[in-house]
Amino acid sequence: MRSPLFGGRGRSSGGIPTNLSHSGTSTTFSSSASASSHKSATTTSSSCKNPVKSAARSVAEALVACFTPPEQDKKSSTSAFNNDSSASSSGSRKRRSSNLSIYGSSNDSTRTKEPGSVKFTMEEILKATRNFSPSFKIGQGGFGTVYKGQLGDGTLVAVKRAKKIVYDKHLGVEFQSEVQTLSKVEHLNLVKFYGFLEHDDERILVVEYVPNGTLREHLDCVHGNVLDFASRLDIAIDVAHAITYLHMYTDHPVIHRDIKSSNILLTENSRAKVADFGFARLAADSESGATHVSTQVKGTAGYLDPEYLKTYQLTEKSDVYSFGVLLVELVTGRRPIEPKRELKERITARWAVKKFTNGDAILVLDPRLARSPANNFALEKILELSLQCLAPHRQNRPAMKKCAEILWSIRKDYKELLSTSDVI
Ligand SMILES: Nc1ncnc2c1ncn2[C@@H]1O[C@H](COP(=O)(O)OP(=O)(O)OP(=O)(O)O)[C@@H](O)[C@H]1O
Repeated sequence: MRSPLFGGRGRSSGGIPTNLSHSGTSTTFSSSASASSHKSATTTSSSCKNPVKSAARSVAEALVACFTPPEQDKKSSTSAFNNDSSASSSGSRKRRSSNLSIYGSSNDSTRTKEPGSVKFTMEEILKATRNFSPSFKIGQGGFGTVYKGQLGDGTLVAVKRAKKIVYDKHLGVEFQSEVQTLSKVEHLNLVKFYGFLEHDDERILVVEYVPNGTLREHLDCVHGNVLDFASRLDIAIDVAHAITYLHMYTDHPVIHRDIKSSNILLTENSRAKVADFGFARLAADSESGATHVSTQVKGTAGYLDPEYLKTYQLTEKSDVYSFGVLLVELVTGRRPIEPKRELKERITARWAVKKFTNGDAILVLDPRLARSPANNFALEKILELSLQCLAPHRQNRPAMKKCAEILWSIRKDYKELLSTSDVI
């Protein structure tokens, strides 16, 4: 069903570049270069039904079950594991801050430096991660290794330990950037910052642990179940809210610079939290007259704003572009670049927008999702919005706040359609 409000047919597919690779040393390729070809599902069932992945999931679940730090107080460990991170957030943060003040009173290096920014001691970090035990390792990224940990007060955290090479090459500035940025933001849909450690060669960030994996993992069905359309819409809204918050942060707007599905972490209730401010930079202060920040190109191939690539001028609209790529990813389930597909389908956003403008949006819907009136409606509306976000010139892209409003309205209409339809 095509919405009468839609009017997308016959539009130009815009300036989505056919070659999004970038040879700059600072561009990361994590999503694309490692992308295996997307495996189309032939079922609309809510289960991924992939025996290999189911086995992997069982192993992962067994590992998680073994993961509770053995020497912690059982009660606090259990409640921490069972709590949804969003539910426990503010109370736990307050407790954490007050505990840190207590720790800080005994040692200058642990004293709270400024609101929201807390220094940890190496002792605390080692205790939380059991000396960086390999069994506590939960991930590896461009920044370094990520460990799950538990603080003295029971708070579960992700401990991000910078690679030495990262520190040598970039991290002097990068680390300060991440710390400064993280310490100033607090939003339900942003991963919370608990503190940091700078000690000799070590650069460590301690952030909120978000228990349910990345959005990319969910789109790949790594966790077993297919993410339904309603959840994808909720996630898009959560992310739009998080970025709106960053962009509209009154004193110093923040540009995330690396919005992508592997930087979106999900809570147990499938609510999204945007992570990884390693590349974030404070945006230009509009009062100073500057309109952009001119800087080294950073980001992830497939999500990069072509205008930023051309001019090196970074604005909030670069995040809007990446968000447009993310929207396409959410509705198609595909990665932004799929090198193993035939040429015209390799750049997912380009392929999806072309199908949409030709009136064939339905052909790009993630085959794991049902073709219902509500899903078809929301698919078209989301593709229409992503087309705007992907406009080649930034002045033609909507502000992130506008994106959030449009998505709210899509969700409202989607729910109304759902209530008049049996098929989800
Ligand atoms: N706060 C967190 N809570 C739970 N898991 C996390 C958290 N932060 C990171 N992880 C896990 O660690 C992995 C690596 O995260 P990291 O942010 O270092 O790199 P990345 O975003 O995957 O890659 P890149 O460096 O290219 O951005 C994530 O994919 C995720 O599985």
